[in-house]
Amino acid sequence: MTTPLRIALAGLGTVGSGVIRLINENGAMIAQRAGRPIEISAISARDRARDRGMDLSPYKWADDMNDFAADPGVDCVVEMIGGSDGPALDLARNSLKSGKSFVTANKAMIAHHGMELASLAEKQNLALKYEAAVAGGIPVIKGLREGASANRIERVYGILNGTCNYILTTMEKHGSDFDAVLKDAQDLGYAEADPSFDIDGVDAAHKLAILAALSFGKAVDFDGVEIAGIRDIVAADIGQAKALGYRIRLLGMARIDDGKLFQRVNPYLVPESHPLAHIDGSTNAVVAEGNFSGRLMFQGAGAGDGPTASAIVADLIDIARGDSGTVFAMPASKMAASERAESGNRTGKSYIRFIVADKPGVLAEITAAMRDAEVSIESLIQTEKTNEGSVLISMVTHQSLERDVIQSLEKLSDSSSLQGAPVVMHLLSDED
Ligand SMILES: NC(=O)C1=CN([C@@H]2O[C@H](COP(=O)(O)OP(=O)(O)OC[C@H]3O[C@@H](n4cnc5c(N)ncnc54)[C@H](O)[C@@H]3O)[C@@H](O)[C@H]2O)C=CC1
Ligand SMILES: N[C@@H](CC=O)C(=O)O
Ligand code: NA
Repeated sequence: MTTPLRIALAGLGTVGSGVIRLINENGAMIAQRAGRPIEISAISARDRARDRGMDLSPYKWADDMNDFAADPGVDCVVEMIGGSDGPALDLARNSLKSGKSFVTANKAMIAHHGMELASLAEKQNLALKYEAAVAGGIPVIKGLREGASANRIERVYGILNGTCNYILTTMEKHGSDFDAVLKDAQDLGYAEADPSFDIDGVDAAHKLAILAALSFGKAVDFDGVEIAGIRDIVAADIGQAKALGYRIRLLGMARIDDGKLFQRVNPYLVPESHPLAHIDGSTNAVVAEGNFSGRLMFQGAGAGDGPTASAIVADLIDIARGDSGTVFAMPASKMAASERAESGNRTGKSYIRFIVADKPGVLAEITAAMRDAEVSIESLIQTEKTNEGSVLISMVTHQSLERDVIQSLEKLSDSSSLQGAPVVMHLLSDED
């Protein structure tokens, strides 16, 4: 009789419930593939009484999930609570210190504490796995940690947040209102408990920092990610981008620039000819460029119960098969901190959109600020009246230093003509 891998589940929301459903439905096949069964031995969540639409009576309930760490009947703890610190981090530390392997869907925790937890796991040759944390069901952690591990990765980028992609593409296709689509994304289980993490780009930044560490062998550096989200994007921006032959996508972008680490999350104008322009809904896509593999693109469902559960249970199968040890693509002790590259030194075209008071001279004021900062305008796409009687002005710059674009906007920061901060998006090119 083979010994099962005995797991304890912390968190029974979208992801936790999905894991139970998957193990119940595919358990027999998984046992064959893993060489032994995966057995749920204990569960815990905040609210025991909540109806989760499934029978939880076969599983031992723990009011305090930290009991898992000391439970001799548990081999591996699975964390599906969320939050970079607090109970999730305590559980991770306690479990690893108690010799349990650990699986998590928590990108915030890995982005902030991944190096500490990886060292803790590696010192004891325990597994710490987080496939669900990046791009949901897409096996991108496995792809980079194992499949592409012979390559020097030149850059890694992609669509890393299902909620934002769902919002942008629904607005694009149906002209829907931002807040209504966000509500749909929440109802569908895509959004984080605090959806500002999604729409302000923080969730994508968590994932990007993890991908960069895996790809470049540098310590995870979440604080080094420049972050902008999609909160200020309006339907007119999507329309203007379309008129230019682009689609707006929130991208995470990481690369090594002259030996320094560049990491950015920002809405980009993606050319319609680029595969990322055709990634719709909550789908995620990650592109990694290896020096021998060439361009690899991983695509699939980035959020939701089924895809995320699929990633968690794949990690459990690996653990049942005996995979442990290196958490990223090289031992954590060898992953040095990287210097950060300055985005101001980068060159490219930018889309800039202003909302201004409808009065004479405003356009001249904007173009003068850009001229003074040596940013030349390739096209002034359109000016149109908003419902509030203001005017929306959008333009695309010629190739410019990003520092100069920022300087031009700083020159306008005290202008009484501007209503709100301008929106800046980069046009994606091969040089990004
Ligand atoms: N929903 C999705 O599509 C994806 C979610 N994730 C990650 O998975 C994790 C869980 O996400 P969801 O299942 O969507 O969240 P959820 O909000 O649906 O479920 C969270 C669960 O954790 C429990 N919980 C929260 N705080 C707790 C505490 N202090 N003590 C005990 N239990 C607590 C709640 O009772 C609930 O059962 C998060 O880290 C999230 O970022 C990762 C990939 C995709
Ligand atoms: N909130 C996240 C869920 C998966 O990580 C997203 O929308 O992508
Ligand atoms: Na994944």
